[in-house]
Amino acid sequence: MVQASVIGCGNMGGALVRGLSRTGNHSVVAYDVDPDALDAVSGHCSETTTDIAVATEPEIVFVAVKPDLVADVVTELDLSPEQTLLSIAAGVPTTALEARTDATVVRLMPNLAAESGTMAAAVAGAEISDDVASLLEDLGVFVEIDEAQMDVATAVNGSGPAFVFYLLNAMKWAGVESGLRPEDATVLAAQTFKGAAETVLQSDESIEELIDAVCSPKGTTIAGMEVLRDSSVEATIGEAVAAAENRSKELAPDYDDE
Ligand SMILES: NC(=O)C1=CN([C@@H]2O[C@H](COP(=O)(O)OP(=O)(O)OC[C@H]3O[C@@H](n4cnc5c(N)ncnc54)[C@H](OP(=O)(O)O)[C@@H]3O)[C@@H](O)[C@H]2O)C=CC1
Ligand SMILES: O=C(O)[C@@H]1CCC=N1
Repeated sequence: MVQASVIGCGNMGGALVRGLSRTGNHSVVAYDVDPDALDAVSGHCSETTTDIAVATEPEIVFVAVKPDLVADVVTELDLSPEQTLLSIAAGVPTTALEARTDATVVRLMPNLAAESGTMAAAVAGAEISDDVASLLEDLGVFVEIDEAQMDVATAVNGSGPAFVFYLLNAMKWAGVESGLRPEDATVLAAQTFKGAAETVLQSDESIEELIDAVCSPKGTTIAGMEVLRDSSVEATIGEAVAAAENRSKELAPDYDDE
């Protein structure tokens, strides 16, 4: 059992708390300055606390506050070199946090699916210990990348769920417009995204080959794919990823002189 804490239990920190506690494999302490945020996770962790000394006891400390607060929060934490600090703040470089703590610093870009154990995460910074790997594997899947790639990873897998929700919603409402009940359209669209994602992860075929496999000759899918290929959807998705990546880069300059 790994001892961990989460400092900042809002949308993402709360998902981490619930995801880490889900398996029962770990002891998780939740800390926040907002009592409502702590209430929301109180049934999903070993302990909630408003005492920062308690939150900094575990060997692994996740800091899940907003990027503009993370440097000040980390400065206030009394952590030792034996501890690992995982920062999930978009745009905030590892070096800025290493200058403010004695703990080993790992930069993590998780996503909201941590709550259900299906997170896609990118990590950079210090080498990943077995205990950190054990926590991340219970939350989902992680890849180790160069820190220079963190801004684009933030766009693809950190912001990515919002982009996918948007596309899924468009598919759902197209179904509703043509007569499906909203609850049925939600299930059909969501399960289709889930199944398509699982197929990509499990298949040896390329995504283009998988598209071809759905396209029966002279069938329905070809008719729809022609519309997509003639549209600017692919370029627009690229622009959305680039905008999120650029925003992540914009968050960094405050720390450039560290
Ligand atoms: N949302 C997401 O899907 C993802 C977010 N992230 C990163 O996660 C971080 C948090 O984002 P998000 O969860 O969306 O933000 P939220 O605002 O939902 O959560 C932040 C929480 O931290 C609390 N907080 C503020 N100050 C402190 C403090 N000094 N000590 C402890 N807790 C504090 C906030 O309380 P209060 O509301 O009272 O200020 C709030 O409950 C950001 O750095 C973001 O870049 C990364 C990946 C995905
Ligand atoms: O929107 C944000 O800034 C955070 C980081 C990635 C996802 N949410």
